[in-house]
Amino acid sequence: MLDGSDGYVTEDGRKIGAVVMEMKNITLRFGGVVAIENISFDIREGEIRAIIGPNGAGKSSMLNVISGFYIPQEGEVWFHGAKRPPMKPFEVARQGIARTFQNIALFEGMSVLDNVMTGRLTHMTAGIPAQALWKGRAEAEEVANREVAEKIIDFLEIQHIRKTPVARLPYGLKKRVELARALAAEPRLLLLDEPMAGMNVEEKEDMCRFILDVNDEFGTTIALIEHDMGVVMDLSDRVVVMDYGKKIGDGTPDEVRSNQEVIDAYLGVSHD
Ligand SMILES: Nc1ncnc2c1ncn2[C@@H]1O[C@H](COP(=O)(O)OP(=O)(O)OP(=O)(O)O)[C@@H](O)[C@H]1O
Repeated sequence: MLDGSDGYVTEDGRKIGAVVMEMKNITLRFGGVVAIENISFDIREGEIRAIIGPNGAGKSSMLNVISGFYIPQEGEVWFHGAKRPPMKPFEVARQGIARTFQNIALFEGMSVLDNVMTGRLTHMTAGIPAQALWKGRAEAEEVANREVAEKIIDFLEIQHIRKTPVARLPYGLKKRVELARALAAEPRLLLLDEPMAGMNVEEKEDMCRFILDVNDEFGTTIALIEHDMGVVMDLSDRVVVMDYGKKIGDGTPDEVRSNQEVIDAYLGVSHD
């Protein structure tokens, strides 16, 4: 239940903190197509926040605005109490926002460990000149980055494939490696674009467990797009519902489940 600006307590007793991200009156157009029309919502510290809606509703566009891939024509993005100026994706990443993609975007020829290490790039301060001049510092940084990567690999139970080239992995494991790479950045906000898409029931159950564990163990705030309503209702604390670029619902899973506009636009039809 919402209890003012400091946060709220979930039904299962988890404490959700203050607002960390605020999207204010966001409008995004592609030529004549209005992908997002005047949408506002917030994300609170420690929350699992879902964005749902039919195909083409504007969900991925919204995630792309949060991660800096798209700059909206109108509206403001606030992160940790500061209005964000237009930024490049790598600058957004440096602020502590990491993401996974709808279609897996890994380096297929590289090992799992090396892919996870690329998630540490935003934390690497020693550039090539510094590495040449201060070899010790670069080595110490490399060791520290490796430790974080190995910790994440253990956490997501992919130690047995750490040396395996990604191309050789089944789909469900590739999705888990993508999650590992995003987590290696130690994000304050983790964005997941359809983390269960294309998975079988067992893979979905595993992914759900890992998402909950990440939220619980690391306290990571998570925003996710997902079409599987069972998953959304089980995982999320609050849900934003989009349709044709507009926000048609926002609230707890129970609240959106009983919202007639949401039922008519989305929940009343099958989404598999
Ligand atoms: N780069 C782009 N250029 C032009 N139009 C785009 C672009 N990206 C998205 N759109 C359009 O914006 C609208 C919203 O698309 P978006 O991909 O955000 O929806 P979505 O809810 O994520 O859909 P899905 O569930 O199918 O992934 C659609 O009409 C889409 O065609």
